[in-house]
Amino acid sequence: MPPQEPAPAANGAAPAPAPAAAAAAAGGKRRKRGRWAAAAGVGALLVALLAVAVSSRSFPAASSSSRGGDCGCPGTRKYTGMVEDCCCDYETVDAINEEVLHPILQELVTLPFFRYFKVKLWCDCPFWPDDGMCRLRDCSVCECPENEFPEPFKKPYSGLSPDSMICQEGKPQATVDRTLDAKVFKGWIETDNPWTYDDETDNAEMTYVNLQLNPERYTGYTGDSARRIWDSVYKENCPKYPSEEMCQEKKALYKLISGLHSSISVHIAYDYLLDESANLWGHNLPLLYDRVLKYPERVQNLYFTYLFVLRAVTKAADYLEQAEYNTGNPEEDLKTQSLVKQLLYNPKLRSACPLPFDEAKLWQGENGPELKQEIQKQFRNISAIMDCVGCEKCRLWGKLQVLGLGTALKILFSVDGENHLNQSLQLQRNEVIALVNLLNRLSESVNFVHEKGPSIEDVIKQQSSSTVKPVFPI
Ligand SMILES: Cc1cc2nc3c(=O)[nH]c(=O)nc-3n(C[C@H](O)[C@H](O)[C@H](O)COP(=O)(O)OP(=O)(O)OC[C@H]3O[C@@H](n4cnc5c(N)ncnc54)[C@H](O)[C@@H]3O)c2cc1C
Repeated sequence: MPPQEPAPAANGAAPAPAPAAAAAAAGGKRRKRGRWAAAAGVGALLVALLAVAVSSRSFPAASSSSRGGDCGCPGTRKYTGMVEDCCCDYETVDAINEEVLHPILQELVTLPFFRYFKVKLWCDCPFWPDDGMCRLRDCSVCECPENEFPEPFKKPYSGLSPDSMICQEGKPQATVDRTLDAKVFKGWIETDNPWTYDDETDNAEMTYVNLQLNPERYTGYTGDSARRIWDSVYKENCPKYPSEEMCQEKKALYKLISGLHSSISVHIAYDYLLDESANLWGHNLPLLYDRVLKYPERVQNLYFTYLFVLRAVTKAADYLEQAEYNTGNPEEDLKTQSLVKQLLYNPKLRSACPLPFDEAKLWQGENGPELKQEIQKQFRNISAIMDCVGCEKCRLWGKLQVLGLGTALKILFSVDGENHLNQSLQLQRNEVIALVNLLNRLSESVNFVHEKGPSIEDVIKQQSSSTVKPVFPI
């Protein structure tokens, strides 16, 4: 079902501040194979200096007293209590994210297994002509040369290694019973995800991208093209704004999309081109406020999405623990395995937030199965719309994160409950890469919102009590 033409947005956020100068037009060249340096060393240093200067000039560091309000009294957090429809509160999410998940994820995504993503970047939009509106070279994706990505990634997984037969010395009775292992260890097979549109089978159009070289950040993709994508995505999940009568399941899908949208906006604000002529990158706090913080619902949906994806990861713990993280770099692969275990079985996480989201509450009504089919179809359409994103780098991250969400939905809703999970769950390598990278992106967003939110709100409060319009120092 193709999405319809977009309607005007009902609650438009303020547009982003215009960059200082016109950019070299590199947008709209979807098939271009450019390789761009992420940021020059000097530029990065300036960005860091500016970021520190900006935050110390007008935004006090997020300390317990600044979070407590003007008088320094504790306990005036804006977001408190249970995250709606989840089983974990804001305070706990912030604490476990900061102490446990964020550090583990940050390291995990730099390792070879998680840094290469297989993607078809130049797919044609099935709904309307490509109208790439990207103005910056940062819109282009830097792809990996053939010899860079891990050798084992080039071959499909083909069962247990020949070594395991040699070691049995031909005696079948000496064979360790691998029934459980064989069931749990699915390897990295080609398997369909009913929640996503892409044909996941390997083919010549797929290319590997080093995600570390292609950070999600400001690209200059904006205007009608970007607006049309978001409007179409929300329209798939009609009506755009959830109402009281909307069933829980549709509300959950809306919140997942809105939470992802918030996270993308947070990343744009986190890594923004402040001065194009000087190639100066840094935080754009007014943008963070205008697009996300000003709308509490968007912050709530970000936390919801984070907990939803976290639940999927922990639910698939047994599977993920035993999966193969082989990239041909023994040292780094061992580290990957160890970090995955730390992520899945962290005692602090398990005791503070044992069930981040309770998926068993969904699809309980008498028309549950039909509803699931309907929502699955809607999500597949959303996944297809990602091929229409007119900026290569945005498309890369859009596709990765929608696949990550589709993988979370598959883990939570495409198997028959907890007990049978290991028997029927099959994930592709790319799905696992997408899932973990999505969780990392959400974790970064939660971290940044938690860190900057209270001080930005303080500035807004102080400035709005005077007659002067709030002024941000960027
Ligand atoms: C898949 C995808 C990936 C993108 N990735 C990047 C990127 O990496 N870098 C980059 O610079 N740009 C990216 N963009 C563009 C970016 O998201 C914005 O569309 C663009 O910056 C213009 O912003 P805007 O202020 O017009 O509002 P938009 O973010 O385009 O929002 C459009 C409308 O949606 C509603 N809305 C906004 N946020 C939410 C929310 N959280 N929940 C519910 N409703 C909401 C509001 O009504 C708003 O007016 C991407 C766009 C898409 C579709």
